[in-house]
Amino acid sequence: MGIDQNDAVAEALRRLVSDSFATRLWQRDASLWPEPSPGGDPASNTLGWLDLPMRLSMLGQQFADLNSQLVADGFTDVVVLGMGGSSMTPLALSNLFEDSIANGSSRIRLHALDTVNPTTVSKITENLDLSKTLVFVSSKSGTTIEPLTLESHFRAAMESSPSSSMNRKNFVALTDPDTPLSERARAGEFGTWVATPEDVGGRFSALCAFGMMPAAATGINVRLFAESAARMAQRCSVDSEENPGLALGAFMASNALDGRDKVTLITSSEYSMFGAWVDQLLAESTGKNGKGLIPVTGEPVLKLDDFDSDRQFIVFKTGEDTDRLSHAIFALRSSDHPVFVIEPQSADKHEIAGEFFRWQIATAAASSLMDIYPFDQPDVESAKVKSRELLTDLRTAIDSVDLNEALAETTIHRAPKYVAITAFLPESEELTAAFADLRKAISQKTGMATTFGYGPRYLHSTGQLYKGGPQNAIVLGFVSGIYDHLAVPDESYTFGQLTEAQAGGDFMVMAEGGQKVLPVKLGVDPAAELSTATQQLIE
Ligand SMILES: O=P(O)(O)OC[C@H]1O[C@H](O)[C@H](O)[C@@H](O)[C@@H]1O
Repeated sequence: MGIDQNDAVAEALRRLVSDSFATRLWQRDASLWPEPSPGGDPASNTLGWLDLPMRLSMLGQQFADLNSQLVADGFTDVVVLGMGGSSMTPLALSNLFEDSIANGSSRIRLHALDTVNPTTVSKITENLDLSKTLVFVSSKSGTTIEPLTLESHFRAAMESSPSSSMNRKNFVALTDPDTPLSERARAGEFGTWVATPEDVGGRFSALCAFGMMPAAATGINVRLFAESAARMAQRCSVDSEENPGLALGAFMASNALDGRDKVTLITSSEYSMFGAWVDQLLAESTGKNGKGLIPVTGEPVLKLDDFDSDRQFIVFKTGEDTDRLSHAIFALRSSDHPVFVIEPQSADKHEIAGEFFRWQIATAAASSLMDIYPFDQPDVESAKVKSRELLTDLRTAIDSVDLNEALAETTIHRAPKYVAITAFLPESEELTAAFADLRKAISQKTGMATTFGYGPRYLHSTGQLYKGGPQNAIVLGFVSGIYDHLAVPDESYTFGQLTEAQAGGDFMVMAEGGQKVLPVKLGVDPAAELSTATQQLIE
């Protein structure tokens, strides 16, 4: 591990150690943070995640035969319907273990569906043999609109599929013991229900059933996760400057307090969705009351000149392109940017479990140093309320601006402002690449950092930060002018209308809160439109 021992970082780390942060954290000492926002869960109800590494080997045993049973029962695919904390870990793992899943060693593919975009929903449904698909309905609260509407969709699709009669055993519920979803599970609507721990919040739930059961279903070795997580928990439990969670937390907080609040994570490509996982953890935990760490992940490769002095860098040095990462570390350090290097103990991908835990400890520690309560998300609800209102009046259209105008307006700004790109569009490699080019062009022209997230995924992640954190973002909010007409069963609206209402609701709330929001409507070929505009920006 390497850390730029500038004075402030060293001092912050010493403070955590001398204040016995680690001991007090394990003793569940709520005085480490300020009080939650009104209605937020108190710390005493939210620290159950500290026990998860030690419980993981038991969970591994519980799920040890799951994959072979599913294979024997003829299943070929697992789909997780969930948002934020309930889907981020399966999403990161499906990306990271893609090769072993694709080469057939597990014989079950893993898909995390965290969108209501009608094009994506239709596409994934068409590509699956539903009779051979196990559907996880994953929701801690059991009330989140996306997994519930998607569940209705999959139940209806199974009923109408000629090859399959609807089967309860195809549906698994992951939810807390006392939720509307668990009630339906008790009433027999699901083949399996696993009760999730009530004292573990969504973004801290990677190592419980939300993350681990879909992983086990797809053949990923949870026993190896348990070993990695237990090792990291051990190292993170001591009041010492060697504690890897405290070191990372001190680095992030002291740099942010020094004006470097853009936490830029550089990883090799197979860890790109781990970046999205970090987005949720940092943004929802710290982005509130006008403060926050701003995670910049999945950023295209930039030149040193394109980084302003609002940046701090964390390089996750493992995976396929460690040479590129070593080069980046050297170059960034040579130009006096603060760099923290994380090097997992081995290159084995199962080390990711320990990394989940390191980042959770680091987030708890950084929040304490920044005087932020990390276990609530007070501003997520406001956008949900507004989108429900919009769903009752479907005539309200989003006022959009022309793409070139929006970019012209964006590029007059400079750091420490940043550009938050949100896209309520069907996720694809081509589109993600087009947005990456746009991000690069913006940073090259202005020196501003950019963030990027598909909607509604970001609503359950960076959305909290955009609404509750520093009000210095320029939000480019992309929507489609043409959403497919895919009905939500038993509702008066379609998935397209739901998507539009979620976008419109969030844009309104962000603008009311003080962010500069520029909604842009794209047509049939969004990637091509973006490429043309990016080209014009460069010229
Ligand atoms: O698991 P659920 O209750 O469905 O919640 C899913 C997500 O919803 C909200 O947006 C919260 O801000 C997230 O922290 C949470 O992970």
